[in-house]
Amino acid sequence: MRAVIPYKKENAKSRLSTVMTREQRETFVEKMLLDVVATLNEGGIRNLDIITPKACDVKKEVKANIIEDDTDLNDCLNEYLSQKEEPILIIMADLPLVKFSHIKDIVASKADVTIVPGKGGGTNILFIRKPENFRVKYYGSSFENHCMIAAQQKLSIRVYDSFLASTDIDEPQDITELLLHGQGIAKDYAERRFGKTESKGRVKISPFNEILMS
Ligand SMILES: Nc1nc2c(ncn2[C@@H]2O[C@H](COP(=O)(O)OP(=O)(O)OP(=O)(O)O)[C@@H](O)[C@H]2O)c(=O)[nH]1
Ligand SMILES: C[C@H](OP(=O)(O)O)C(=O)O
Repeated sequence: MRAVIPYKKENAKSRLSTVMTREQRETFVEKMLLDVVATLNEGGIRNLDIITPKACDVKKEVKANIIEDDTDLNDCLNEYLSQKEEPILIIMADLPLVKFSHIKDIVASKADVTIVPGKGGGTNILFIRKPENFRVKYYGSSFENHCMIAAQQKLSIRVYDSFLASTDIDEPQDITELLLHGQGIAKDYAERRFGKTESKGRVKISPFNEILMS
């Protein structure tokens, strides 16, 4: 099997722009990528590709094969899948809460397609046993899209149920989950910029002043 991480650094995480500058978002997405790569490496996944529009945006120390492709997320992944004959794990770069135990469970799945839903209808991880004929359709209701694509091809589906693996970091409230449950360098980065506060029975982030000024 191989794992692939689609990654775009330029102006990443625009939904965090109310709490982070562009430069901070680009640094943050890089930290999250490094956490995901470390998790995969920890579990001995050595066959790792990163598909990115700009190869120079991936740090040299990242142990992965870098594929430069400036087509959009769906086009670059569909081109990638069409060339593969071994099981492929597609894992997003914004999943710093994923642990190797999740990856181990997912790749041990007997189903043809294992889907880890993301919040709000997204797809955080897809494990596809026979990728040649599978096509992805991210954005919008991609969880439903991927279930439908698998069903149309009469492939068996497993939906992997995990709070941490389903928590992608898209919006300010997601940073709260990172502060509460994270362990890696993305959490350290967030901790230098945000505190936690309680309001109306919920924990929220409270940006330190420097973020608002920089
Ligand atoms: N190769 C590639 N990866 C992408 C592209 N767009 C997003 N990604 C990656 O796909 C994953 C999910 O993307 P999003 O959650 O939409 O992240 P984002 O585009 O940085 O965030 P927003 O600007 O808030 O939509 C992340 O790993 C991104 O780095 C793209 O055009 N090409
Ligand atoms: C790429 C997209 O990510 P989201 O916008 O849901 O984080 C998806 O999962 O379809």
